[in-house]
Amino acid sequence: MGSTPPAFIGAEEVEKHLHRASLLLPALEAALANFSAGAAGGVVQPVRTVLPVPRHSGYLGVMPAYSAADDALTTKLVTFYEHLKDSSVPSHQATVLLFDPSNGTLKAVLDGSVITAKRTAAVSAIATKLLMPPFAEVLCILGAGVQAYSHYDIFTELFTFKEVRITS
Ligand SMILES: NC(=O)C1=CN([C@@H]2O[C@H](COP(=O)(O)OP(=O)(O)OC[C@H]3O[C@@H](n4cnc5c(N)ncnc54)[C@H](OP(=O)(O)O)[C@@H]3O)[C@@H](O)[C@H]2O)C=CC1
Ligand SMILES: O=C(O)C1=NCCCC1
Repeated sequence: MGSTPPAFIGAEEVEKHLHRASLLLPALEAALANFSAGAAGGVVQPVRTVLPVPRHSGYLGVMPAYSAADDALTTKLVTFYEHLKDSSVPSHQATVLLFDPSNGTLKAVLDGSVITAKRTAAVSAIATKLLMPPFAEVLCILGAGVQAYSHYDIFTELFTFKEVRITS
């Protein structure tokens, strides 16, 4: 009796499920509220462990979390490296592992790079929704990499700007 191997959910499939960046907003708003509620919110999320790899100018981050509301046990593993000009390797790469919380069995391995790009931008958008002055009409983005694209996507989906300025 072999155990079922974990599902592998690649970048394309993750992208397909999150075809509009704003689809993440309800889940993230709920997660942020649960986290902010402290023990009552049922989120256990220790500070990210970051392991430096100085020989190669990189880092490995380990980001475990459990949400009682979702009964979800997961960890993200993310590497971030000094970006070499013209390198085809992204500076940030991530994988998400999803476990069965009742017995610890690994259920799924998900591409985490699309999730990282979209989640980070969506959280910025949530903060912006709450803090942006009503007269703001220019979106400024520092950098023109992965996060610049994902921030551009969700900000232009949710808000109206007269102009977008990008500097890199
Ligand atoms: N809080 C979070 O959850 C997350 C945070 N991040 C952070 O967001 C930032 C961007 O990440 P990401 O988009 O994936 O990285 P990328 O490597 O894809 O892009 C970085 C961009 O910034 C540009 N850049 C570098 N230095 C400067 C500078 N001094 N002034 C203006 N632009 C500059 C680079 O230009 P060039 O290529 O020419 O050097 C490149 O266009 C990083 O700091 C990353 O660590 C990322 C993921 C998650
Ligand atoms: O949360 C993440 O993912 C990252 N945060 C900052 C640095 C790189 C990745």
